[in-house]
Amino acid sequence: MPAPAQFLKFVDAHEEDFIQRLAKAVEIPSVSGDPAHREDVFRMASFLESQLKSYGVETKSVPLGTHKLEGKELQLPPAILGRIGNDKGKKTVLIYGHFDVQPAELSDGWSHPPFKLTRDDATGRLYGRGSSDDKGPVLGWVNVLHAHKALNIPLPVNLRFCFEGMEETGSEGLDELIISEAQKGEQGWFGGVDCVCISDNYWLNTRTPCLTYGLRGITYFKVMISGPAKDLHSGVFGRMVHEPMTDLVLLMSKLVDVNGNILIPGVDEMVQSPTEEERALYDSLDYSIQDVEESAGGKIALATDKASVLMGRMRSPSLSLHGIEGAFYGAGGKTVIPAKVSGKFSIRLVPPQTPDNVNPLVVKYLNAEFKKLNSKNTLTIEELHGGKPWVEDHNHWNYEAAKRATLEIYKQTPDLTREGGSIPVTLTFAEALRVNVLLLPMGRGDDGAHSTNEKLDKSNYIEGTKLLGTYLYEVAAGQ
Ligand SMILES: C[C@H](N)C(=O)N[C@@H](Cc1c[nH]cn1)C(=O)O
Ligand SMILES: [Zn+2]
Ligand SMILES: [Zn+2]
Repeated sequence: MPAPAQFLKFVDAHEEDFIQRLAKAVEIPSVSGDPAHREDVFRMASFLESQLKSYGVETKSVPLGTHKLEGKELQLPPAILGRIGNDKGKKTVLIYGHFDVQPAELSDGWSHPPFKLTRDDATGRLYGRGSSDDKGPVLGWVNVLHAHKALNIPLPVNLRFCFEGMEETGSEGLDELIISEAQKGEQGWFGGVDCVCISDNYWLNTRTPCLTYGLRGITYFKVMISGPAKDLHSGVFGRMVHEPMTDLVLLMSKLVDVNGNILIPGVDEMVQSPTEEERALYDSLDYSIQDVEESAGGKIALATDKASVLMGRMRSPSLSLHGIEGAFYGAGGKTVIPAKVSGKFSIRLVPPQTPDNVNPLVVKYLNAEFKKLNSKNTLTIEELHGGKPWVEDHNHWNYEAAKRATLEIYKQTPDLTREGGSIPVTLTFAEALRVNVLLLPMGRGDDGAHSTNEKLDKSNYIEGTKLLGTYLYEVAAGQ
């Protein structure tokens, strides 16, 4: 059942309103990983809740307790639950999304202030942190509600919402809420849910919409090396003492090689090699080495054939080094020996890997390699956060509905992809509610999520809003 023409027309006619809505959201710097922005994450929760309420959604702001971040005890942002429609004759769809964002500073290399939506009318791009990940898609659902309320047409399905403000920092507290709501059955906020839809990833390229049936998990580590009681003068102490930064760089260099092979014994080995049949699946996707190099902004692909490059992201684990806290990074040439430095790295996980079976291998290896350095400094290992990988059955009516919706809006058959990123609670929804979960992305592969100059193309925002609405009509139409 295609969406009514008046809905599609309304979306086109109200693109300015929808862009203004996105502009308001981008202006709230809801960075979950920075204690200084915690109030902003709360502000963003209130903004979203009021938007939902104004279109007739019954909402509940659920406190999730406290947690420790950067040594500070902080209140976790609330989860925003919502429901609209309770017609037993209709299917019930649960929508998940997140309203927190990754950090962003103009000094990172942004061309425009990251927390101001900047339009480039020549290219149709809407720049700003969170435009694609994940404020644009979340507001896409709000736009669908707005259109139905304004047109006074009933939604084709009952909707339930679960929006969180900690996705970029490990989704703390949300698993427990989902499990406890699921246990309440019909009485809970997720009672009667038939399927889940998440719009929080990206097309593989810039031209072909996709449906996503897998996500990598993640395990995130902070390794701290300390020794001196304070920063030291390298002219005074150089070659007299063990230097924490030297130890850390040596240790981090033992984690991964230049070709992306993970050097921690047992980690890569946990994953089965692909069959020829599986390789062919990756070969059939609309992708090229040029796509990865264009979206990365450099000719740096690890392989020359597209199947290998795609498998690197979709069905292999990867280890990335993210940063060193405590190191000197300012302008000029400060001759300092930093007293305490912390290296941050994460491993993206694929089945059968989980933080539980990978973390002991990482800790054992780090300790053994540090011992080999014979340093008198001290190593401390912290596991910051983690999430399991997820793979879904894409031969399901939920995916069929999304496929028909994509054909209607984009006149294209969507690619079927596995995403290299992680959304920790996806598997929790699948296991706790025992229903099919679909990832239906709005943005393109070159949106630059987590990067500088993150953007969402206006056409993806507007056609994406139509896609989300049309998907609901196709779910209602059934198999
Ligand atoms: C795919 C999703 N939009 C996303 O960006 N997820 C993050 C989740 C995360 C985990 N640790 C920190 N953030 C990601 O994959 O990095
Ligand atoms: Zn996201
Ligand atoms: Zn993200």
